[in-house]
Amino acid sequence: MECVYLNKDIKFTNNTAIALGFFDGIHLGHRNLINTMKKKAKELELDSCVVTFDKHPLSLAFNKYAPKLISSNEDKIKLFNTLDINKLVFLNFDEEMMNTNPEIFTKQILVDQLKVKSVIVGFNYNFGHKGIGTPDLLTQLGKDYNFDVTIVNPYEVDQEVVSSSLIRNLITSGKVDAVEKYLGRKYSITGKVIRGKGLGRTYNIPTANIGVGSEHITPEPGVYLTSVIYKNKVYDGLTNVGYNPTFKNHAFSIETYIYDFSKDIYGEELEIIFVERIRKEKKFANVNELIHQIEDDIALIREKYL
Ligand SMILES: Cc1cc2nc3c(=O)[nH]c(=O)nc-3n(C[C@H](O)[C@H](O)[C@H](O)COP(=O)(O)O)c2cc1C
Ligand SMILES: Nc1ncnc2c1ncn2[C@@H]1O[C@H](COP(=O)(O)OP(=O)(O)OP(=O)(O)O)[C@@H](O)[C@H]1O
Repeated sequence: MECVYLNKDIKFTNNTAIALGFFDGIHLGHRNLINTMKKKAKELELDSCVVTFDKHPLSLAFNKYAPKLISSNEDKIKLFNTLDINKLVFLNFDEEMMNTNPEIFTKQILVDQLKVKSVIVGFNYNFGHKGIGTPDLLTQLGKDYNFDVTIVNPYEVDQEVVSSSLIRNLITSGKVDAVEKYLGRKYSITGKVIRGKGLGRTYNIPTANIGVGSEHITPEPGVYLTSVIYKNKVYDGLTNVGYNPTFKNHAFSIETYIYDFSKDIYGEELEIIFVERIRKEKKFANVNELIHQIEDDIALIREKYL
């Protein structure tokens, strides 16, 4: 797969079939749409292509309404790489893009630069200035500019339309065990191990804290059963997400006790896969009570699951 950050000088040589959207998470609805696009590409002998933005459109004009994201651009590149498509195109979402009307977007970017012959979008796709472009308008523009348009019906699981927002709501309400049936995999966060306060080590419960960008979604504070991927090996983990309320003014952290593991991994990359929430985060009267609770959590999980 070729990854293209589009600028005005780039013009494709091959004709393309294009799936359009933001694709946060690359959930089962997205995968279904991308399969439709790949079939079209094959049938019409076109390059298969996903076109998305480098940042969420709301982050430019209405940052406070912009959602925290399930996948970073890096995650997206990794995931699309497994889907056997020819090209992933990131459009730079800037002021100019935000103010481009749907017809100009279609003509200048899709037709002239990306040489589109087939566009595939979902039933609820919006595009162009203030999102005024609809699938019906795209169909009309397709007649004017000679490309076909496929509008994909809502993809549902258990009578629920799969969407990035639905999955984000499950994550932020701690229901991580319900994510997989919509996302097609468990929810995970990848980050580098950073230094915490080092308190865990002093009472013999070492934990790996991972650093996560502020634009990334995180689960509701609590203690989670997790799987930890370190250097392609899977370990069991118990992860605390939150503000460690037993301590005053503790910063938000994601820290994991890794079972049967004792390496120094500061600076190294971990993927934390969230399996299920075990309990909410609690404020304890003193550190001793906290330590007892964490020791009980660790023992209970070993007994019940490992
Ligand atoms: C399994 C587990 C459960 C935890 N539960 C809580 C909790 O309920 N309340 C709390 O204040 N801190 C909780 N913590 C966080 C501890 O306060 C934290 O490990 C300790 O402050 C060390 O922090 P540090 O990484 O900044 O050194 C938990 C940690 C782990 C590993
Ligand atoms: N369940 C679905 N069924 C069919 N098409 C979908 C589905 N979910 C998304 N799409 C389509 O996939 C493309 C990318 O989706 P996009 O990320 O923009 O929407 P989304 O998953 O509904 O996210 P959000 O919940 O943030 O609106 C769009 O063309 C969209 O219409």
